[in-house]
Amino acid sequence: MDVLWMVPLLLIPLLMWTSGAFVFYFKKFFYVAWMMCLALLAIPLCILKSGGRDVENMRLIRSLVRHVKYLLGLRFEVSGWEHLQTEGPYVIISNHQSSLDVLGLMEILPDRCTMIAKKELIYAGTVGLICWLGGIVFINRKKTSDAKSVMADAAETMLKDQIRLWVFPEGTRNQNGDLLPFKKGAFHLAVQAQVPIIPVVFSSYRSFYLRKEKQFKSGTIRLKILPKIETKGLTSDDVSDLCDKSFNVMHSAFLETSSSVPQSNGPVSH
Ligand SMILES: CCCCCCCC/C=C\CCCCCCCC(=O)SCCNC(=O)CCNC(=O)[C@H](O)C(C)(C)COP(=O)(O)OP(=O)(O)OC[C@H]1O[C@@H](n2cnc3c(N)ncnc32)[C@H](O)[C@@H]1OP(=O)(O)O
Ligand SMILES: CCCCCCCCCCCCCCCC(=O)OC[C@@H](O)COP(=O)(O)O
Repeated sequence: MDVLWMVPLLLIPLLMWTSGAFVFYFKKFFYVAWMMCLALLAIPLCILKSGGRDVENMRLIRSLVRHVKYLLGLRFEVSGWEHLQTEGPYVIISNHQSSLDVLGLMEILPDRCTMIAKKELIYAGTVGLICWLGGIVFINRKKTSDAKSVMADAAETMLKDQIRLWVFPEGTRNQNGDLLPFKKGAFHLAVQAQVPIIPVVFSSYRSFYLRKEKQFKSGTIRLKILPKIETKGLTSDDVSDLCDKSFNVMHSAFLETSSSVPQSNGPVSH
């Protein structure tokens, strides 16, 4: 019997496993597939509970997503909880590194809080439907005028229905080890609704997750909730300053939290 041909066949997965690429693809695939299954479970529950699109569905979604971090070997260290103890509507802004941000978001998501997202997300199968049921506001990033009017409507809805909104002011995912310049939408939104902004910073994922290098190890993410920034009395003329001010506090918090993230898997190779 010639079984020698099996040696390379076994060697390939073994090499992939040890190189980390196998783990990377496995964890990514598992994450997407598991979220799709959870969403499938959540759809009927949301419909039974609230009959359709409703921000209250986020409570259920939040509780269903909480365990996913353990499955991927991720830990969150949250600081600044007291800054979320603000009554009424506000705008949360945070940096955006990867779809894994959803896990951190669900870790601290306050009640009656939903998100602003690109409209393409609605086509993400069961996850898209759960985003719609959770009251996510979809914008077309390619048509600024449309996005602006959707966000102006959102400012009114926030006040009328006492809703909080989470916006990623970088406007796209970014893993370059720094923050991208902020788009203005989140700040117009907060000024139009005259509600405070609460900045939240996720520490860099680079110590455990590298997309290009195909590396996805266990790791710890620091989530820092920063003091609120008031917008009472501000007008659209103040938006640029508000944007710069928010960027500066988040930028220094990002550099600070990212420089000291504890490693769980030995030394990191750069
Ligand atoms: C149990 C189930 C389990 C299943 C799993 C469940 C998981 C699901 C649950 C939950 C997941 C949720 C995850 C969501 C994640 C999604 C993330 C994303 O999709 S990130 C991409 C989209 N987000 C953004 O893009 C927002 C930020 N962008 C903006 O706010 C932009 O400003 C935007 C789009 C409105 C316009 O973008 P511009 O590229 O044109 O750039 P600009 O410079 O900001 O604006 C141009 C001019 O318009 C003015 N402007 C902007 N907004 C305005 C406004 N609202 N009113 C008036 N003027 C405005 C500005 O001041 C600027 O003018 P001057 O240069 O200053 O003169
Ligand atoms: C049939 C279609 C299959 C699609 C499977 C999607 C399942 C994903 C599960 C994870 C759910 C998390 C959703 C997070 C959304 C997200 O983080 O989107 C990225 C965009 O903000 C930025 O995109 P871009 O600016 O285009 O890089």
